[in-house]
Amino acid sequence: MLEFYGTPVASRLLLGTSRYPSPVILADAVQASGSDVVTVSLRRETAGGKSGGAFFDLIRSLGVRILPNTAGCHSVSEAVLTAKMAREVFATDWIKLEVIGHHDTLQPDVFALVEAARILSDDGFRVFPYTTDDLVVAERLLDAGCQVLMPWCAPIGSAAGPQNVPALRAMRHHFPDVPLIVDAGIGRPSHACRVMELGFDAVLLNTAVAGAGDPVVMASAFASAITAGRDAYLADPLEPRDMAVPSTPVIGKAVFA
Ligand SMILES: CC(=O)[C@@H](O)[C@H](O)COP(=O)(O)O
Repeated sequence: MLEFYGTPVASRLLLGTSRYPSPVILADAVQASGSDVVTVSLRRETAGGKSGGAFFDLIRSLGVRILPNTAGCHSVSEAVLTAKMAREVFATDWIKLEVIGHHDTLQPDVFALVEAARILSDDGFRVFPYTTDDLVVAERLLDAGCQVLMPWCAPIGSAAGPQNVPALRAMRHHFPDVPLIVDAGIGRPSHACRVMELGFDAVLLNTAVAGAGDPVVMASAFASAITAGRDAYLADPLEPRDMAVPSTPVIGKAVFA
């Protein structure tokens, strides 16, 4: 079974909780997704305009594990402070660490990310860093104490799907024993299936479900796609070939009168 920092998780879909049309739809989507981990921002307004205490109570009532995040933080000090507040509010040492470095693309500031990851790991946090698909940054994050990595596949909220499959493949290849969660940029269930077929351990997504016309049905569609992708990976899929290969071998020759 998949484990994050020694904690087993049943579902390979981690769901964000922002921007749902209403709290009820959020709760129904979480249930339909089968997720047992949801991520929550301490700093953003969320479902149906609810924020702060009322929203956090709703999240606690879902009966799933909470992975607080530092979305909206742009510096080491802001991210570290937000993580410490999240630890108090949600009584967990898990933190999805986001340190945004670029205003337009929301690309992580990987230098600040590594620094914040080290500070938080040293302080006992279990850090889930939102990062790029860069192998050197990944190494630095592991050195800083991270035991899980969360590479993007496209910018947050873009719904663009995997933009650099060779880089994602390389990441899986070079870190075979590290739980790898694709986080951000997934738009369709087929995108999630694709990264799971590459061998990623899980997917975290928000916008594609919250922004769908029917978030509850979409949550369920993502759950199915992620299971299909995982099963396909375990079934050792064929690599694409340049040449045709008959799928029905012909033995001898048919003789027609
Ligand atoms: C909710 C959250 O943590 C996002 O910052 C996350 O990265 C998901 O990205 P998408 O909204 O693109 O799925």
